[in-house]
Amino acid sequence: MTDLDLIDPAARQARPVATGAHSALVSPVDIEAREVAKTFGDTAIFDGVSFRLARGEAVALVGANGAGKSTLLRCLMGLIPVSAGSVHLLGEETSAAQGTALRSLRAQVGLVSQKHNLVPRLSVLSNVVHGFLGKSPGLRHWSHMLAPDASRSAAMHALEKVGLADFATRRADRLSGGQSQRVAIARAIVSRPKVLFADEPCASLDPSAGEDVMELFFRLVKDEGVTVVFTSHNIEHALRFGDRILGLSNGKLQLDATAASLSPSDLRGLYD
Ligand SMILES: Nc1ncnc2c1ncn2[C@@H]1O[C@H](COP(=O)(O)OP(=O)(O)OP(=O)(O)O)[C@@H](O)[C@H]1O
Repeated sequence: MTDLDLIDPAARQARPVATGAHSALVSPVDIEAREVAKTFGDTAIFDGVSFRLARGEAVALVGANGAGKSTLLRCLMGLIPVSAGSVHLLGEETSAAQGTALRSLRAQVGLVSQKHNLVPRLSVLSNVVHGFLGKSPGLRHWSHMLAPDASRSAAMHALEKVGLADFATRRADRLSGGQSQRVAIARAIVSRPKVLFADEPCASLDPSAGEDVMELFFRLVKDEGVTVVFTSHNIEHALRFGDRILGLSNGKLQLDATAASLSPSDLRGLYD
């Protein structure tokens, strides 16, 4: 594989490449981290982190509290700069992307966070329409009443997919935690992103609601062939929903293996 494969989207589509843990996999690379390091001030969080993620892979990022999972996720998304190395996301080097290229990149990426971050006083439908703000910032995608018909109907369709079409006109602050997280998923998928990041998507939910949210999230993304990177403290979820596991510990990527090749005790070692 050449650098061009990573940088030129047309080349990525046309040329098969293999990833680290999936050497037999023939698929474009959606995310590549090369020798990534991150420091905050004088504190090194991790360094030498390298991996490639293929289109359609679901990757669980695991590690103890403070290992740097959320920080790595933010580096991969280009929300914070890396301190050394580089990240290519959908063929663009995130630190180099600016202006239109950066907007286009953001439009192809979705995020589901621990906290759903819905706008409480707005309707569920408006909150889902906000999923278009990355693609088309401005007032038109702030309220469903101002939104173009196509965006509004896509938002309704996304709500149907998460089983909340009947809640479209309800204020977001009248929902349960599980319902709110399902709306956040609808918001993340409405613009049909190629890559989805999820930072402990069920951390704030009780075990039953958390299970429902994970099942729903992965059913939707698997149907669409979306590449997913999610963080989790739940070893069972990581192994069940991840095709591949990346483990951070002591500032290094200590584990990069297929979920099928790992047992829960392999992951528990990361928490010692
Ligand atoms: N903006 C920041 N400025 C300074 N330090 C930060 C910043 N963001 C994170 N850190 C530090 O980086 C380290 C890694 O934090 P991070 O949130 O990435 O870990 P994590 O593995 O996601 O943890 P958890 O499982 O508890 O969510 C922590 O020590 C944290 O205090």
